[in-house]
Amino acid sequence: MELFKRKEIRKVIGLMSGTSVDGIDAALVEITGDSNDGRVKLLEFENKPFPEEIRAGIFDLFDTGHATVDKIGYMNMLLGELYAQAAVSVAKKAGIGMEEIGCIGSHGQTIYHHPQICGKDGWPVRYTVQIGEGAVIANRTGIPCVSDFRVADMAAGGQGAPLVPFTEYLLYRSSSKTILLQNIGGIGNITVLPAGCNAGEVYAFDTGPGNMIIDGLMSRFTGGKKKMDEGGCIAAGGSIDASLLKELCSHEYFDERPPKSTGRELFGDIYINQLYDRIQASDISFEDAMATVTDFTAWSIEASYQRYILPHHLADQLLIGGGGSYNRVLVDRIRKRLKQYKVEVLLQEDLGFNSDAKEAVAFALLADCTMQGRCNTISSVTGANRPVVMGKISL
Ligand SMILES: Nc1ncnc2c1ncn2[C@@H]1O[C@H](COP(=O)(O)OP(=O)(O)OP(=O)(O)O)[C@@H](O)[C@H]1O
Ligand SMILES: CC(=O)N[C@H]1[C@@H]2OC[C@@H](O2)[C@@H](O)[C@@H]1O[C@H](C)C(=O)O
Repeated sequence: MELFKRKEIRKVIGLMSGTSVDGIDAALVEITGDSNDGRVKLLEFENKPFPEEIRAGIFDLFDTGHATVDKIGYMNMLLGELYAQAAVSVAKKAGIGMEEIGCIGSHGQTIYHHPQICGKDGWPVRYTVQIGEGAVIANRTGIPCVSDFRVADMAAGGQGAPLVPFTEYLLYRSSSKTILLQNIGGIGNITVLPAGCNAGEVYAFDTGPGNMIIDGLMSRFTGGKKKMDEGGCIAAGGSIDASLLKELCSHEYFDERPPKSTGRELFGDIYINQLYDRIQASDISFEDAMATVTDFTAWSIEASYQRYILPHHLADQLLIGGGGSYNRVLVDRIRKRLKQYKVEVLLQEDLGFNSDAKEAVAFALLADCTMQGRCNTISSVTGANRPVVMGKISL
């Protein structure tokens, strides 16, 4: 099925705002030839931080007690406006007119993700909610917009996440090396590209919290003044509290086998508030707490490798992307923990890629597939019963 006639060279904009709610990433890419052969060039990238009141409004929607229908409806349209502005702005920065853009792929903002089958009222369903209205983006920019990707995979029995591995398979696979791609955003997720793999051999899953707990504790300890541990500076001044670390590592999510995905529902405010109370009650210092939760993220990556990957594949390289790659202490802890397995740890930048742009580039590529009516999922990754064409097109 071909929905739109494919031009040989297409300029596409990808938009992403992730679980850390730091802002909107916009990537303008040029795709040449078949979207399945991976010729993608990043022309421009821009990050637009969310205005503080909008960030707070999004956080409000993570709390199911506060997320009323009127607030969700309002934020859906408002985010559509902000995404449209981000698309226009990245094209302007690149010096490219909107009329040259073939389509926009917009992930939207996840406000709820429930990948497990839930049997409420006897109906076995999974559900996931991404907002940021595609119709608004298409209307303001005059460009077709593909949005709301995840539900199509869920409709086919999948987790609706992670979706980026499809594009990682296209862009990073190697005939001689087994490569692991570790994204450290709010949540951490890993993709395994075995040497010489075909698409059906790729697997991926969420490793657990990425920066979510680091950011959450920073915010609690500083009364909201600091939203992240920049460069890992606070963690660098502390020591790991072994007993707290052991408790954190006992969370049942880490015992679940892939395919699996997670989000703020497990590691969001409720979790962070309980953890903060526990830290305060046991007199663990700010610095030691930060060192411990930073190592916890590194541990979750090591445990994911040791439990679910190593039995099947010996990895040659782990490539780290996402905002967590700027936390030097975190990267250092991951390097130390993976040394025993002889896995080379590199950053996206070491290979000439942009750590921040990766997910936005992925949604440009996914949208390009949608516009051609091509399947853009790997069902072995999400656990779906078949690959599907994800995304809804607003013309
Ligand atoms: N200079 C820095 N030092 C330390 N941490 C940083 C730095 N820059 C970004 N980060 C961390 O990265 C986070 C943002 O990462 P990213 O944009 O990859 O997440 P996301 O895309 O929102 O999340 P996800 O991939 O889970 O959807 C910030 O919230 C912060 O914790
Ligand atoms: C439901 C949801 O938004 N999940 C995100 C989140 O952030 C990281 C991880 O958890 C991953 O599963 C996913 O995002 C990326 C873009 C993905 O689907 O590959």
